[in-house]
Amino acid sequence: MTRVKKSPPRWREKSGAGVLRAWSALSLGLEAAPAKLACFTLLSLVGGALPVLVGWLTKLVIDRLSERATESGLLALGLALAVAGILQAVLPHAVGYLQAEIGRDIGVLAQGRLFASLSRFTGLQRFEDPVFHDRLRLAKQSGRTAPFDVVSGTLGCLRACVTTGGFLGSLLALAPLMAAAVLISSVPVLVAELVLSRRRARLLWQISPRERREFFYDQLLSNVDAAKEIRLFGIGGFLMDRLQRERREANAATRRMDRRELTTQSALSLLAALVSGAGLLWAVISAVNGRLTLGDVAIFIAAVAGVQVSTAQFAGDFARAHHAVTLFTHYQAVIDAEPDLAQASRPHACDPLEHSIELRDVWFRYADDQPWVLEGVSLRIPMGSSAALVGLNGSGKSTLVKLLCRFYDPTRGAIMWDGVDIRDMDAAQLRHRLTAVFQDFMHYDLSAHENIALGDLEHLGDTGRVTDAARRAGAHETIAALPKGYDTLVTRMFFPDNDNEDADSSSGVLLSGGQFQRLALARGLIREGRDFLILDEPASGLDAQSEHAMNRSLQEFHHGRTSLLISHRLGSVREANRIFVLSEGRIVEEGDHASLMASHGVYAQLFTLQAAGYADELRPAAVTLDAS
Ligand SMILES: Nc1ncnc2c1ncn2[C@@H]1O[C@H](COP(=O)(O)OP(=O)(O)OP(=O)(O)O)[C@@H](O)[C@H]1O
Repeated sequence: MTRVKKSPPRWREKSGAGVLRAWSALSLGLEAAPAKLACFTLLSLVGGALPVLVGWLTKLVIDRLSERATESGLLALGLALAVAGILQAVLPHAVGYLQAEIGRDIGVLAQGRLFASLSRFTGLQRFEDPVFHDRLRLAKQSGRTAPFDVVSGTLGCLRACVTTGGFLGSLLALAPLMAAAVLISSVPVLVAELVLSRRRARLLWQISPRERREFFYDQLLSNVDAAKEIRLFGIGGFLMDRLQRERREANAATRRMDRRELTTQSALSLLAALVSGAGLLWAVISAVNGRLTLGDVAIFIAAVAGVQVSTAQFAGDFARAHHAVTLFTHYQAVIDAEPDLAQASRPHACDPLEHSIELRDVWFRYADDQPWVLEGVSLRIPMGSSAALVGLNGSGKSTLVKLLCRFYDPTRGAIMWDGVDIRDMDAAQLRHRLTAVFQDFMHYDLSAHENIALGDLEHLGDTGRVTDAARRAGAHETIAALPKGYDTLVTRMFFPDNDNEDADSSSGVLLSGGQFQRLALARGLIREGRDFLILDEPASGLDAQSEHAMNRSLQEFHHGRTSLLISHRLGSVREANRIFVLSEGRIVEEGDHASLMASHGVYAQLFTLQAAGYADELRPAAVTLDAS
């Protein structure tokens, strides 16, 4: 079976890619709101022509007034001027409304595309990559704004071209030299805006690690889970200093950019003012000499100002579109990124397990520059048997679980499902055959029912199934006693019905750590009929009585199922058909409880140590009992 080789993400710019990206951004806009965009285009072009029309109408009115023309002609001109003025006043509001509408439509489409593309990353590696996080943050931002900025920037340029063209024509007729001077003075504006926009986009990318760290401290300082330690250890000030340091550093970088913009733009505005001042002087002298009429002077002044304003607008819009296209790189990069796990070109079906799951000489490290976590692990779990994995902290147990769920692929070696390498299977199909409870389980800010049913969405409304899973996990009594039973929100983060201000906020409750762990277990157990059950420390937060009850319930549930249990509490693994002892990434012992105890190895030492801890406490009690 051939596999498509996974390649590193393409973060670098390719030459000519800008035009393609601009087109992608434009097509996203066209797809999201074609009719609104058509209206927006029309209104933008009318908006571009209006200043020229108003300029000419003003000139005609002034000329007629100075010629003392008939009242009816003047009235028509005045009326036209009034209509153009009204349009000029109203258009920006209509354009603004359309702009917001188009922005909203593009936002929804871009967000959907972005998150759909994230689901192509079936593993976890991308989410642990800081560069990817920066890219994703900018992709979310640019996906929402860039397509519209490209569209509106392009239309802005078009509108500015219409205005500039109209006024330049007027200037050419009156003073060709002045037209050339105004045009030439606008070239540096355009170049400067382009350079600045490129720098602005680069700056955003450069400060993104700082902003990510700032976000981290920000979340930490406002997170209820962190609040206990922050208050107890008095580290709020320390964290706030770090938060502010990141902000100050980011601000320093943006300030440098702002200053550069300030000096460049001020110098260019000065140049524009000098050109228009010289033009004004020439126009006044020409009017005094009788070479220009009063109307000519009026249209001249309007034309010089109009050309300068619209070329500056052109430069600004062009820079905005250019900046948006540059930022859109991040959106496009996330959308186009290769899947993080190798994908078989013709995946092998993941059939129900018939024989065994097997790790063959599996080596794994999280990245090339990281140490090995697993160093040649080989183990076999026959179908229908219960296996257990024990080992010290950091020996690689949870890593092995993540490999079994195919969140990562082994660096070397293979994991076989009935003799088929799981890399040759579709990851989603494989996961459909598994169920798992992770050591770092999730707690969803939803109802108790949903917290369990999320384990098997096909049965979201199946109350009986949810209750059964809760019973097996020992969570039923707790949930049933909640104010609204299974419908109780197990969070204080959201009010019921979200936006309903009158909702009774007291109906959301928080559970204890152990109770949340039972919900997580129920979420894993609701996935009935799966071929392989993985439990990574499912009882770490339970009291002794609950753990005992859960062990018994799980033993019943395990019976005849293929399962892997990881636990530091060796009392709960002793019933497993086969126990594997993992030490520093290697399986150092395996066998059932009795044989491992008889071999007096690592397992026996650990078990004896744990048992002795309890026995020491029990002995005096036993003596006391005997004595009585
Ligand atoms: N996402 C990760 N990126 C890099 N290193 C990791 C990652 N997750 C775990 N590690 C490293 O892998 C090693 C094994 O971790 P793992 O969580 O598999 O151990 P464990 O046996 O489950 O430990 P514990 O008993 O404490 O749960 C550790 O040294 C840890 O630092």
